[in-house]
Amino acid sequence: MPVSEYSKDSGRTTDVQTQDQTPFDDIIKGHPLILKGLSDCGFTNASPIQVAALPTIIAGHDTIVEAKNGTGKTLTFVIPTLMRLKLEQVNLQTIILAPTREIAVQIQQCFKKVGQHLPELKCEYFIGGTPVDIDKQKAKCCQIAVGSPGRIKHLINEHVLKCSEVKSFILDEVDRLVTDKSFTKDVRLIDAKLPKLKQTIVVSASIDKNDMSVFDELMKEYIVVKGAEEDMNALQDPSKFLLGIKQYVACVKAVSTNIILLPAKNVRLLNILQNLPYTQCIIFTNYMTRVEAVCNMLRDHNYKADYIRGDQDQSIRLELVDRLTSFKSKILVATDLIARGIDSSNVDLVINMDCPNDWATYLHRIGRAGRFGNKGNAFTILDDDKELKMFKHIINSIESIKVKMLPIAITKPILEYADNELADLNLTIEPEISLIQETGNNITKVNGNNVIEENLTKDSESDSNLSRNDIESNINSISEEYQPCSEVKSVYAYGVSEKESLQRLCKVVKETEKKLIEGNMVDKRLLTDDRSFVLFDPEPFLENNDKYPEYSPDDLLEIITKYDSDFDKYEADKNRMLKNTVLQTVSENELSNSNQVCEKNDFANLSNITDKKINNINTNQQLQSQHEAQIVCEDNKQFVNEVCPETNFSSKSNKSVDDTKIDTNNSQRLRFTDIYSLFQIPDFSLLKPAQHDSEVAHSTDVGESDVSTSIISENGIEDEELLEEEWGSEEEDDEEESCDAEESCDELESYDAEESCDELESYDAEESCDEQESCDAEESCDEQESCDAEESCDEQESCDAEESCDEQESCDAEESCDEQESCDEQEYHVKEENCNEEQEKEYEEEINLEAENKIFDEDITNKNCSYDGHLNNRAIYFVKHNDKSTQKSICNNIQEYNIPKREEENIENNDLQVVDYKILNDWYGQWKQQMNLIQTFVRLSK
Ligand SMILES: Nc1ncnc2c1ncn2[C@@H]1O[C@H](COP(=O)(O)OP(=O)(O)OP(=O)(O)O)[C@@H](O)[C@H]1O
Repeated sequence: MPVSEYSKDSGRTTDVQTQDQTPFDDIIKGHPLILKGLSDCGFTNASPIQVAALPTIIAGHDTIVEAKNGTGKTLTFVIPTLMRLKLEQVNLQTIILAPTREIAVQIQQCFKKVGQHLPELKCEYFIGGTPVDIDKQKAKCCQIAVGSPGRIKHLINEHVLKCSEVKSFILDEVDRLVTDKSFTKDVRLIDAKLPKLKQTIVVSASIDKNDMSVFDELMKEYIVVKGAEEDMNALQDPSKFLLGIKQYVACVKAVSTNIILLPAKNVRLLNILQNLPYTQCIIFTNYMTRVEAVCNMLRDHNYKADYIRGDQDQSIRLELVDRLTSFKSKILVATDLIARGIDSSNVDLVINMDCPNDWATYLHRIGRAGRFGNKGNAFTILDDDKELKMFKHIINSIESIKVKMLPIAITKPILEYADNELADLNLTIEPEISLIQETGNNITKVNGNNVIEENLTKDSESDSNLSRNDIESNINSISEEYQPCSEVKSVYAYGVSEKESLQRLCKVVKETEKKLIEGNMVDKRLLTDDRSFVLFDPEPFLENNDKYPEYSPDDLLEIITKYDSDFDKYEADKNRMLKNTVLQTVSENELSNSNQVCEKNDFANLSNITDKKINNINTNQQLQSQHEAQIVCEDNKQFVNEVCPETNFSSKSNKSVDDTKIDTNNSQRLRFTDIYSLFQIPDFSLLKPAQHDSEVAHSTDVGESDVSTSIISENGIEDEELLEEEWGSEEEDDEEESCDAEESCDELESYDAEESCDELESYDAEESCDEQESCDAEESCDEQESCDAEESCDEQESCDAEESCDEQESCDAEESCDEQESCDEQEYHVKEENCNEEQEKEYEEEINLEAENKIFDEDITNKNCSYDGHLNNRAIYFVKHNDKSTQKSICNNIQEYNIPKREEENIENNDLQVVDYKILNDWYGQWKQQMNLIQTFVRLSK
């Protein structure tokens, strides 16, 4: 049994030292076995918070325990729980909730250690990402259950964990549990199932005054026990920051995209690591996708580094935490997954690669160093503009602290800098931020998300039934972190990677929508039409504006918001697209023609089936160009019918299906069409499917490539209850990553991502199923009707089914056929029969462009790159960056087509991108899951 690293050391800060030493024997009477356990663990003297909290808790009071990170809060509830345990009874007596699985496991380990001399002790953890069956076995004989809210709730609902004898209910990291919406409902639900007569203990290092009302719900009368008395300031309010942690900010020059920012931050990171002695280091980033990139970068520089994030297998996650706590890994790159609770006594350096999303996250992150009075250093690497402002804003909202600025050039070991050699960070908040905070106009600054660059106010006129003033006043009334507003019309994410951007988008949209719905703020059309995302790369336009004067940011925004500003056209395009979703089963000479019309439900299963089918098709044929790319499906009819099982596809076609040839490009097209039909993205209708070969299309390096990504989508929402239930079920399984996307992800990564999709990524199908089942049990009949058990077990299926319904409602099969007949073979898009002159003109332009693009395509197809279409005459192009000469010639081509040419050096920086539609499709699949839920709610609400 490892002895506490801290047991014999007196050189610790007063955060953990009492004036007179207080041995545990003085506090704990009549429990020799527990005392023996404590002593074996090296716990002899109680820390200040233990001295303060233990008597109160042992006396049975409901208690709020608030003390700095790493000061020993865990023992404040572990010891009393063990003391009051009726060991002779095997029933459940205590439930402990924690917001992450890793914390839950750590708490359980603490119980095991301290209670090592209590042979009858049965303490188990119950967390998502592990088989429920095993949990059910464990639950049969369990006195203390520690777990994440989702799994605990599930087991209670299943009557596996029986609550009638529970005497104490403990919430660790309570602020997270009661403020993160993915937990609150579960926490309340669990609380409601527990006996009224019980002791409730809530614990955290970051309790916000605003959360106190929630505690009133959980506890009738309670005692608040706070931090170390030595550290009280005049207001008797203990500082939240550890005395042993020196805080620094290291700035890099602000640029408009993360693509450029990240390398600069990496340099800064290396610089810090080279100039500072440290034992163990945790590097935090807001972005789930970035942890691996940073880790690899460090490994490239011969640092021994691991990375941990929410989408890893749970066993791997636990193993990684174990490697950290057992000092096997020197550097761990992480998301906020381990920002809280994780205790590794040797961590003395924390580096934030981005501005944390809120003060609590910052506090907890840097609290991973300086455990139990240790000394440590915390660095936050920020751009010198937005991130720096955000950081100031964050820490100012806690208290006045001293943060030092690291010089741009570090000329000697950091610790050799005298205090006066380093400037203090000027913590004055510039008015801009508070202004934005007040108006809620800019979601970026509100949530500190630097991926989502900004929202657009200029096209905020909406076609909503609500006036803009109404909306604004509604919005201003929301005083929460995410401030949804009608101005959040367009969010474009770029830099980092497609996946990350998308995750972030998902989070922000999800959060925004939730707020909108919860606050009953908007009519549906705001949600449906006011939000747009565009797939494109804005970097050259934004970054090198002087070089590309023809693309001003305004110009760019106009591109993005075109459909927002012209609602009628948007509607028309949307309808046209929905009705005429094109499945191009092209033959060699008909690449650009829209040959067949398929209803939206035809595409419902495309993603999965097409992929499977394509794999079955001759995968050995690595075809080099679209002309060579014909793979004749042996039984095309069967294939098509398999692809579109819901409709008799062949009967809708004006040509014989037997004549249809399926090629790899077509496969791409199927996916592509699938994507835009799923997301109803008008602008995708202007994007011509990629004409690249399969190798390019399935390039695997895209995951790490930096690319700008946005999407146009539309939705409508209602039915708050069901919505929350569904989302809750997605989130519960990986609650911690909701910070990623993700909370930043946000949204989206720091909801974790971030969150956002982080939860989806780590989303456990089994858990989801269980969750849904329990949802069914809990929810009303209406909801149950809508949540068919079978559907809910397979979310994808559920989505497909829902879509099919939607489609059937909105699309008439006969109409589709008519439209198909009216198609001109030369047309790029299937046009509606009754298109007016203006549309025709536009349409001709498209055809012309198409002709140009075709030549262009042919050019680039042979050069191993892809041109993905045009948007308002602007190119969408993604080019594989494996061959410099190819890139050069592509750039020349790009110039010929009046598309801004990129600088050669930028190409080397992976500036040109590959979009892998398969990967995109997967991400969009996740997006789709959420969107479909929303659509279902809308349908239900009608
Ligand atoms: N009385 C004690 N004597 C020696 N070591 C202790 C004592 N109490 C706690 N510790 C050690 O201090 C470290 C931090 O404790 P703990 O994890 O409970 O802190 P915490 O306040 O819950 O931190 P966080 O807020 O970050 O979760 C642990 O390694 C624990 O073993």
